[in-house]
Amino acid sequence: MFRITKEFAFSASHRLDHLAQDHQCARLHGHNYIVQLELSADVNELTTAGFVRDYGDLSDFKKWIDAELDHRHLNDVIPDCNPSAENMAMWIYTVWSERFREISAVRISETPKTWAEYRP
Ligand SMILES: Nc1nc2c(c(=O)[nH]1)N=C([C@H](O)[C@H](O)COP(=O)(O)OP(=O)(O)OP(=O)(O)O)CN2
Ligand SMILES: [Zn+2]
Repeated sequence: MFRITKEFAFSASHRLDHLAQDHQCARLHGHNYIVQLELSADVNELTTAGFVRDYGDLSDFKKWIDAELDHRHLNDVIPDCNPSAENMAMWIYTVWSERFREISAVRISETPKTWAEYRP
């Protein structure tokens, strides 16, 4: 089994619901997010070039991040969803695994110390 990852970045604001009123994340704030897409394939599924998938094929994902998420307010962007890192990772997986069937996990970092991963 091979696993490859490519990393993307965007900046956005959010506010988390369903937290105690005095929780810092219940207030409007922002992060410099990092998104990692992980793609997997078996040995016999590699392309003739030896790729799980050409990293360059993910340029449309970068365009989507720039157009849909960068410098946006995530509570307005993701329908009916509290934009925690966990929920965002699952949402991105759901939207993009239809396009790239090799996607096996999505990881989101909100701060230099935190990572959330969705891996169905
Ligand atoms: N499991 C989760 N916990 C938290 C999330 C989340 O998405 N999933 N989100 C937040 C906040 O949005 C934000 O990420 C703050 O995180 P936190 O690490 O608590 O913030 P700090 O950088 O201020 O933490 P330090 O203690 O200063 O390192 C909160 N929790
Ligand atoms: Zn936050």
